[in-house]
Amino acid sequence: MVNSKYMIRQTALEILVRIGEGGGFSHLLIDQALAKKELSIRDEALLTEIVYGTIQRKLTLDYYLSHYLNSKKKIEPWVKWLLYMSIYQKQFLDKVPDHAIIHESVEIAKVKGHKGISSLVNGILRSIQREGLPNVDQITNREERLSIETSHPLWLIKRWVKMYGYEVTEDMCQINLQHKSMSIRVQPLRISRENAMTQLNEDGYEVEASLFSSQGIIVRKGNILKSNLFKDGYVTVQDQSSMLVAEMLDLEPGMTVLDACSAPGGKATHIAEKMEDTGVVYAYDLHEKKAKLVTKKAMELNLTIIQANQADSRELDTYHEKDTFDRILLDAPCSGLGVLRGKPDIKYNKREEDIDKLASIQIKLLESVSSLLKKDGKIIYSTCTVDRHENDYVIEKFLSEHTEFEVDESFFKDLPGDMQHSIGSTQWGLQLFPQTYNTDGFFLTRLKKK
Ligand SMILES: C[S@@+](CC[C@H](N)C(=O)[O-])C[C@H]1O[C@@H](n2cnc3c(N)ncnc32)[C@H](O)[C@@H]1O
Repeated sequence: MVNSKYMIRQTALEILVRIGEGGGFSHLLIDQALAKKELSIRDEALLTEIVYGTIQRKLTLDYYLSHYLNSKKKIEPWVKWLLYMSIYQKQFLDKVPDHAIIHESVEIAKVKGHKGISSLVNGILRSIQREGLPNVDQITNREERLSIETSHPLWLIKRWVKMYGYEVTEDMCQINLQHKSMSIRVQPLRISRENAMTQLNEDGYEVEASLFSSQGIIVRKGNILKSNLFKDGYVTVQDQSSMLVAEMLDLEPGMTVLDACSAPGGKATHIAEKMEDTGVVYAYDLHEKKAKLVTKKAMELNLTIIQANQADSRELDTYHEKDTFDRILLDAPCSGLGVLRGKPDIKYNKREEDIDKLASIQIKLLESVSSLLKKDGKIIYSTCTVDRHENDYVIEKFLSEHTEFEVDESFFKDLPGDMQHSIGSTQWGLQLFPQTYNTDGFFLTRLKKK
């Protein structure tokens, strides 16, 4: 009989190879694998840990492996992934004994390959067990060392150091390797935050109120996806930083609101909740399939005022008159460099030149949707990235060419806690770094039409 740990490692390897071939994102592939297999909570956790951890630390693992692998020797990609994930378990997971890692990796190599490959895997893992792994401290250049130690590409480290300095960059890289608690938002028309927290406490969850939103709860312990509150649409999963958007949009019931880039609907549904489900939220997304997700989410949360449709929001003036909306949200498509903890693949797939292309799309979107805003109306521009070229500089450029808009000066005062004084606060808006409040990296600002 195949033992469950062997099966977990075999599945982890299959997922890693697919990711390596560009065949999918880690979070989606893990979700698919978990949905297909009946695994215990511990096995689910081990599978997730091995896949995420190996992807998250890929550059570090490659550095370690390169000391034991003759660079001229050609090995198949799956063998490399098997070695990466074995070294990851040895170095970063306390509870897995070395002999179990070696034994199972060699078994997988035997079944998937041939005797030569299993001998190579055995030889390398036993040498590492005997001699240990090389120390990254011997890399003298500090940016190169940070790149290897925290597994972020060197171009990204250099870019961040230039924008924010070495210390902020180092903190960001380190936190990107750490666990982040999940956060949820209550649907306040169905349950209060207080009642939801009481119920979750009674069911054994450890929870805490969020500073970011009166609807937000941080889940310190327990799998919320298995709770009845989640299954029945009383709460939804959302990062705390994203919750700030609807909180800061200054909404009232009865308003006419545009969410120009809305899928899968996290913020559109929050907006509808803040409006007590009266008024109208026009929610668009470039992709038909994704626009349908917004409708689905609204139904799950029992919200009725969201009209979700496919559209290119650079051309919304063909659907809506000028001066139509009281509030607009532009949660723009971006490089996603603020969400590397949940989506580690992004750091290896993004290219520096992608950022300029994205910035020009962001400006076009902002120019197009802003023309639909009423006088005295407000617009929030947000992204889940930490790059100035997609954030501050987009706002700076837009305002320099559209003098009828300005940064709403009360935006900063309306921010919760001491956020207006946090390190990412600039004259253009608020850059939340993942390390500041242990959230995703996120940018938002509020503009007013004079
Ligand atoms: C950051 S995501 C939005 C997340 C969403 N606001 C939420 O909270 O769930 C950006 C979305 O913009 C969409 N998008 C990209 N280009 C667009 C365009 N030109 N017009 C409309 N939507 C676009 C993408 O398909 C993606 O779903």
